[in-house]
Amino acid sequence: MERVEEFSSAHRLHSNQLTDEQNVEVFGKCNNFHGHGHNYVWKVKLRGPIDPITGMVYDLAKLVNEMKTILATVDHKNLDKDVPYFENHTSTCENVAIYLYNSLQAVMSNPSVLYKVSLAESPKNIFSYKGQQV
Ligand SMILES: Nc1nc2c(c(=O)[nH]1)N=C([C@H](O)[C@H](O)COP(=O)(O)OP(=O)(O)OP(=O)(O)O)CN2
Ligand SMILES: [Zn+2]
Repeated sequence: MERVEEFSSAHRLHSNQLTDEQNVEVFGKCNNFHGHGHNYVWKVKLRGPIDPITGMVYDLAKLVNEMKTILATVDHKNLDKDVPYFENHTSTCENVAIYLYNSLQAVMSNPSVLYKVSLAESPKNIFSYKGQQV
């Protein structure tokens, strides 16, 4: 099963492990000092057995509430300034997808069915994450 939510955030691609010159060289326009924004599309895919009593893999209403608690940390925020995780992680879509996956996994009542998170920062740029492959 899947659920899709959207959020808008500002960010700047900048690594504190690079010099200012190196940041411009690596990130180009995305390193502009005052940053830029995206309307992100966040897709969560769950996979698991159907409960014989409820007929559900997972209670969708519960998932929506759990996703909304994570959305509250990023929607209409500056990822680099408002979300502590990005103090030492560059706010690439890869890292935002990992942040969303790990944050959702931590609040789900049954995280074992969390299969994959996909994040689109534009219609052309989509990144997916399935959690740490152990
Ligand atoms: N590996 C990654 N590369 C880049 C990322 C990223 O998250 N991971 N992100 C960016 C910037 O966020 C940039 O803002 C991406 O937006 P943009 O280039 O405008 O998006 P499009 O590719 O859709 O724009 P077009 O110019 O229409 O192709 C850059 N790199
Ligand atoms: Zn960007």
